[in-house]
Amino acid sequence: MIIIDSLTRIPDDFAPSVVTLGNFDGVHLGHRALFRRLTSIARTEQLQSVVCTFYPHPLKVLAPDNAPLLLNTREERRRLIAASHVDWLIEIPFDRSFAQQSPAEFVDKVLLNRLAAQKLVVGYDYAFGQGRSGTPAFLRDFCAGKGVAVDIVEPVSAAGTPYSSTRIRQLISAGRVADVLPLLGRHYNLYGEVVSGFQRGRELGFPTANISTEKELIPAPGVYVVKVRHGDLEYGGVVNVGYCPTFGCHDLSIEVHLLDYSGEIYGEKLRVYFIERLRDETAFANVNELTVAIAEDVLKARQILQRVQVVQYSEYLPSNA
Ligand SMILES: Cc1cc2nc3c(=O)[nH]c(=O)nc-3n(C[C@H](O)[C@H](O)[C@H](O)COP(=O)(O)O)c2cc1C
Ligand SMILES: Nc1ncnc2c1ncn2[C@@H]1O[C@H](COP(=O)(O)OP(=O)(O)O)[C@@H](O)[C@H]1O
Repeated sequence: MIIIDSLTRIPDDFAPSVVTLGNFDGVHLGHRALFRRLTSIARTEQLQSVVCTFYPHPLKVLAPDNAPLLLNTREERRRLIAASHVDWLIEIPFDRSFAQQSPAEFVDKVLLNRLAAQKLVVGYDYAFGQGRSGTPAFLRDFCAGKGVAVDIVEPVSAAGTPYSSTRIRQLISAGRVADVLPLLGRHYNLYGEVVSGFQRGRELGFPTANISTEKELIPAPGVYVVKVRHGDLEYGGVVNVGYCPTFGCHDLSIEVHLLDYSGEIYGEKLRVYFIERLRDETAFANVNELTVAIAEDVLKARQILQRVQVVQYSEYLPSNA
C-alpha cells in the first residue's frame, strides 16, 4: 500500500480507481466489510483501490470539545488499512480551510479529478462536509450525472448491533474489553514504552512495567487480564489502569505485571492486549491488603489465560482477510 499524506503528492497520472471515504477509526469489522467490497470491485473492474481519509480527525479541528478519543493512533490506522490489501491510502491533511469546501467541490476536485474515481464505495451512514450534507444520497445524485456509480454498503452487524466506532468506544470506556472483540475483530490493545514509576512494585513483590502510550482511548480504570507482546515474545499479565488510590497518585497510570518474567525492560516497547476485566481499582487500607489482592488477581489471570489466544487483525475471520 502506498501512503500519500498531501494532496499535492498524488501523481498526475493517477490510474482509474475505486474509492472509499471515511475516518475508519478502529478499522472494525464494518470497515473491513467495506474494504472487502472495495478490493473486490478493484479486482473485477481492474481499478486501483483507494481509501481516502483525513488526518487529524475532522472533529479534532472543527469541534475539539466534541471530538472522540480515538481507538487507533495514526500509525495503527495505517497498518490496519494496509493489512486490508488496499493499494493506496490518501490521508488528506484536514484543516479549517480544507473544511470550507462544499461536498460537491471536494468530490469533483479530489475524488473525480485527482483520484480518477470511476466508482465510490461508502457506508450507509457516512456523511461529510458542512452540516454533514455529503450523504450517500448526495453522492449518488451528484455522481450519476458524471457516469460514476456509488455503491452504498448496508449496515453490517453482529447479533443485531451494527459495528460502530462509537459503540466500541463506549464499551472500552466502560471497561467492557471482552465485549469489543466481536465488533472490533481483535483484542483492544495499546502500545507504548516502559518508563520508570515510583519503584514501589518491586517492594510489593509484583514489579510493574509502567506504560507510556500515545493511544487516546484507555479502558476504564480497573484491573484487567492481559497478554503482552515484547518483540516476538508473548507473556500473560495483569494490568492496573488507574490512580493507585492506595498510594494516592494524581496521574493515570497503566502498570502491567508480566507473569513468569524477571529482568529489566525500561525503555522497551510493549503491546498490551486487553482480554478480560477482573475488578475495580480499590483504595486498600494498607499495602498488605493490596498485595493479597494482586496475588488473587494473578491466580485468576492464570486460569483465564489458559483458554485465551490473542486475536489480532490477521487471526480474525481469516477466510475474509
Ligand atoms: C494486578 C494489579 C492490581 C492492582 N490493583 C491496585 C488497586 O486496586 N489499588 C491500588 O491502589 N493499586 C493497585 N495496584 C498497584 C499499582 O498499580 C502499582 O503497581 C503500584 O502502585 C506500584 O507502582 P510503581 O510501579 O509506580 O512503583 C495494582 C497493581 C497490579 C499489578
Ligand atoms: N514480571 C515483571 N513485570 C513487569 N516488570 C518487571 C517484571 N520483572 C521485572 N520487571 C522490571 O521492573 C520494573 C518495574 O519495577 P517497579 O518497582 O514496579 O518500578 P516502577 O515504579 O519503575 O514501575 C519494570 O519496568 C521492569 O523493568
